[in-house]
Amino acid sequence: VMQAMPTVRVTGYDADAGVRETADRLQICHDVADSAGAAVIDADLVILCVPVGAMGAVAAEFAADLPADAIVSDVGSCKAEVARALSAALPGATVIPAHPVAGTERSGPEAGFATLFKHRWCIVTPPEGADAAAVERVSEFWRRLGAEVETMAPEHHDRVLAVTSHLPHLIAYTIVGTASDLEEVTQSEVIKYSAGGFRDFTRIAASDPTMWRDVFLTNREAVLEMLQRFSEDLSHLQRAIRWGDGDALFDLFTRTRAVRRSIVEQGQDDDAPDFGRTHE
Ligand SMILES: NC(=O)C1=CN([C@@H]2O[C@H](COP(=O)(O)OP(=O)(O)OC[C@H]3O[C@@H](n4cnc5c(N)ncnc54)[C@H](O)[C@@H]3O)[C@@H](O)[C@H]2O)C=CC1
Ligand SMILES: O=C(O)C(=O)Cc1ccc(O)cc1
Repeated sequence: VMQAMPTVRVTGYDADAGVRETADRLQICHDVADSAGAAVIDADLVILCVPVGAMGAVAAEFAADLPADAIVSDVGSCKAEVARALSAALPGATVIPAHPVAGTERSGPEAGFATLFKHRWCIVTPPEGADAAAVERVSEFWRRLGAEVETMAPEHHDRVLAVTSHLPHLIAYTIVGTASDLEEVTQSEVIKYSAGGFRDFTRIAASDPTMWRDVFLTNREAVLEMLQRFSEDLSHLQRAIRWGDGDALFDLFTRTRAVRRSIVEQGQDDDAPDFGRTHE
């Protein structure tokens, strides 16, 4: 933010004193406040960057100090429930939730980098009847960081991200857990022979436990719905393997290869140096 918007004064706050110290040392912000209230006292825009399960409590902590004309936004990975928690904690405030769809398996202040949001999507999910000027200010904030902005209803966001992000993380957590529980395959064999497939899953499964616990508990309904569909499809594949139905396997794998190709054509190839971008 300090690089992209040099005239903006940035104040940060984190409940963890160690994180505040690191943020100060890395000069991520101009000032590091020592309470949530002190951090928002002169703010035009407040962006909450805490696990989704903590959003409501953090908002309640600074509610009394929030300027009447400030805009409150966040970066949470799921939106409908976060929007409810923020509005409940901040009655009368202008709340415009958002989700920059960009990140890595790493967390903490040292995991950030200036180009993180460049050519990535940021999904803004304004509540019904939201102030258009406020939506535009939040959108413009993300555009200045290099993101492309899309607006979406929060419930739709949560269903889309359940299948594109949350379920893949759940699958990665499962398979890495399954492999590490095997009695006849040693831990060192799992590491030694982790060819492409498993290795990619271990990166995702190294993501922050608090963050992802909160995502699954908060986006519960959409995740359970996608998980239901996923397990039906998995059973279908299981049956194809059991009955030697090669055509069923071949047809699915042909269809999925086409999905990958269309992602790569759009410049969203994860393996390309500029991975996951909205376009080249
Ligand atoms: N890591 C990623 O790739 C992405 C994360 N997100 C979302 O961003 C949010 C933050 O995630 P990260 O920055 O990755 O996590 P992080 O772990 O780097 O930062 C979260 C911070 O919140 C602080 N915190 C927790 N409870 C607090 C409280 N009550 N008051 C003040 N501070 C508190 C923690 O001390 C921690 O420093 C989450 O909601 C996550 O879903 C969104 C897009 C990508
Ligand atoms: O590390 C990865 O591959 C990610 O998927 C990062 C990520 C995690 C959570 C989000 O809400 C958005 C992006």
